[in-house]
Amino acid sequence: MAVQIKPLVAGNWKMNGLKAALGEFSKLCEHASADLAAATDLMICPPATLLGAMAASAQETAISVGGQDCHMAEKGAHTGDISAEMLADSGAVAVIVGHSERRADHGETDDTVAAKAQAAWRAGLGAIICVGETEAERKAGKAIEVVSGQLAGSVPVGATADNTVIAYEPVWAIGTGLTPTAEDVREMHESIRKTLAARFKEHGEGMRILYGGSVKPANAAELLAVPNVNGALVGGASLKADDFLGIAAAYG
Ligand SMILES: O=C[C@H](O)COP(=O)(O)O
Repeated sequence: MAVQIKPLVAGNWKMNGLKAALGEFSKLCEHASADLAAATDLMICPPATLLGAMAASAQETAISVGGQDCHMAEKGAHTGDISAEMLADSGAVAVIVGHSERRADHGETDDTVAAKAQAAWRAGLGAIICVGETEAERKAGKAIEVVSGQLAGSVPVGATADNTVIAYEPVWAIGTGLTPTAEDVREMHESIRKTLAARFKEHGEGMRILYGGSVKPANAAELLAVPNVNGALVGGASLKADDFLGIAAAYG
């Protein structure tokens, strides 16, 4: 029998949002119905500057908040960095690690990402571990090989269905309006599931695998209906409450 997995629709605000954006977030909290929350978990990962305020305003609502990155150390001389413990202290329940923008902009390797995932667990946070191929890698027919390698290197021993979410984000689909075909998504998510199940057994069977990359209300139903797609990691469309809820409505 197939494992029942509650989906997660998570919004990554990236480096967007001043205090004025708290109004849009409150609107989201207000409109996220109990029915929707029963069908899918809902999370927003804002810039760290808004995390505490958003966590406070999300209390008693269906929305949880997460961080976008963390340092692997608990504390210390790391100017400008934020530890997983600090995110937890601000009200986060999870943190994204290994987003392709971190891998590209900050030279993060699979080892770095794995250490950050372990830091997330140490602080009691879930780790949303991102993987995904570039356009050149897909064109070279290497997408599955690349993603399998990232999974092997970025997902540490100890990953469970409760402490880890995998987000598959083809780099070429992020912020471009381009998406893979449903068949390409199906093939990749099936490969990720098999890899996770082989390594983590029942935890791999139950781990959520999100799709990310140009998810919008208009394409959410098709993408989220693909087998082994257990939710979405949404960038641009998560900045507007109506769009984010429109995507989550694929499960409502
Ligand atoms: O983390 C989210 C992704 O990078 C997707 O961004 P996007 O929905 O703007 O394409």
